[in-house]
Amino acid sequence: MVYRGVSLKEMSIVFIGFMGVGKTTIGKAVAKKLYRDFIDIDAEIEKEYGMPTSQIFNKIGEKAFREKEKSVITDLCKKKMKVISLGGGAFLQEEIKQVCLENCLVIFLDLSWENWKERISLIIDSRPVLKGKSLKEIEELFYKRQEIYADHHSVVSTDNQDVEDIAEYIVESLKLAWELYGEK
Ligand SMILES: Nc1ncnc2c1ncn2[C@@H]1O[C@H](COP(=O)(O)OP(=O)(O)OP(=O)(O)O)[C@@H](O)[C@H]1O
Ligand SMILES: O=C(O)C1=C[C@@H](O)[C@@H](O)[C@H](O)C1
Ligand SMILES: [Mg+2]
Repeated sequence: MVYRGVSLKEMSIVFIGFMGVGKTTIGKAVAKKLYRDFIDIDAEIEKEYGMPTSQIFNKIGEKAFREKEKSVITDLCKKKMKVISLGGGAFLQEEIKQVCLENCLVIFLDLSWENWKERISLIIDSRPVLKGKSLKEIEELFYKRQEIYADHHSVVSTDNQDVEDIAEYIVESLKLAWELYGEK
C-alpha cells in the first residue's frame, strides 16, 4: 500500500487518547523498539515557548497553545518514519484530526475510567485542564472526550498492562500489518 508516495511502513505513527493514558510513555518505548525518532507534541510546544504547559496556559492562554499545537502537528505529521505522541486535547481540532488521519497511522490508546482514576495523582499537577476540577467533573470530561478519539485507524486497550508489554504488542501488530499490506 502506497499513499501519496508514502508506503505503509514509512508512515509516521501517531498516538491519541485522554490525558494520562500513556501516549508519551508508550510512544517513546515504541519509537525505541522501531529505531525511529520520537516526537512529543507537548514537549515541542514547551520548547518553543520555553516554559511548561501549565505556564503557557496561565501566561499566554489556552487559545495560543491550541494554535501552536495545530501548526506544530500540521508540520510534523507530514514527516515520514516518526513516532508522534499528541496532547490529550489535540483531536478537539478538526484540522488536526484530518491531517493526522490523512498522513499517519493513528493509534488510540484506550484506558477505562476505573484504571485511569488510579493514575490521577501522577498527572493532576501538570495538566492545567484538570486543575480545580472535582473527580466527578473529570469523569464527565473523560467520557465526553471519548467522542473525539473515535476516529482512528487502530485501538489498543491498555488496562492492567505495563508499558513494555503494550509497546511490544503494538510493534508486533505493526510488523504484521506491514507484512500483510506492505508493498513487496
Ligand atoms: N501502562 C501504564 N501503566 C502504569 N502507568 C503508566 C502506564 N502508562 C503510563 N503510565 C504513567 O501514567 C502517567 C501519564 O503517562 P503519560 O505522560 O505518558 O500520559 P499521556 O497520555 O502522554 O498524557 P498527556 O495527554 O497529558 O500528554 C505517567 O506517570 C506514566 O508513567
Ligand atoms: O487534554 C488536554 O486538553 C491537554 C492535554 C495535555 O497533553 C496538554 O496538551 C495540555 O495540558 C492539554
Ligand atoms: Mg503526553
